[in-house]
Amino acid sequence: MAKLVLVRHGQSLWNLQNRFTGWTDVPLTEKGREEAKFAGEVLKYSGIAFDVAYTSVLIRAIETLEIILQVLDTEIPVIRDAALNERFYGDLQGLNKDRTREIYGKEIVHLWRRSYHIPPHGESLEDTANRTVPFLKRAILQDVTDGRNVLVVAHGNSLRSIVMYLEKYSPEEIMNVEIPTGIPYVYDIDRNGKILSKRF
Ligand SMILES: O=C(O)[C@H](O)COP(=O)(O)O
Repeated sequence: MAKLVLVRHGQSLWNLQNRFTGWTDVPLTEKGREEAKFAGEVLKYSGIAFDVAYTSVLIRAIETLEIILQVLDTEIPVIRDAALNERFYGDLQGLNKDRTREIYGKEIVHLWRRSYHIPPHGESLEDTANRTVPFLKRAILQDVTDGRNVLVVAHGNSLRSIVMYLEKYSPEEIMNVEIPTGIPYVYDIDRNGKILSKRF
């Protein structure tokens, strides 16, 4: 059995400003760095010894992972891959989320943000899953089923697509899943890839 731990990056500048971010490469805020430290402390307390870490190629996730690894005081291989990037939010990137609701209406903006099939002027969650899940299977879960403890630091929607796959959620169920910043999700997974337990 090994552990798969998922962490969403700490608060970014555009999270603070309530703007659609997607692939825009914005840094963490001071609060975001504190959240990353907190995630590191929680993981240190849990005593998990990680063997490898994965993250996206976006600075908010890379920095969050660096802070966690500093707190854990460990040097492990880090694999950065664009497959773990946030969903591409297309024309919405840069727009304020409240302003977008005023312009287009609350219902459609909610569908853009949380539905599985409807693309928000960019990638739908399904499009995002079509790049995250193959990477999850061929790299991350391969490590876990080989017995390695794996830490993944990624993004709200790239992690929603991964959690949807792991938990076998339906498109309806995934609509209600929110991933908070800086809170580790810990899965115990056996050598056949079966989830034995999970805790947040
Ligand atoms: O890209 C973004 O704006 C956020 O990381 C996630 O946004 P959402 O919660 O609006 O999907």
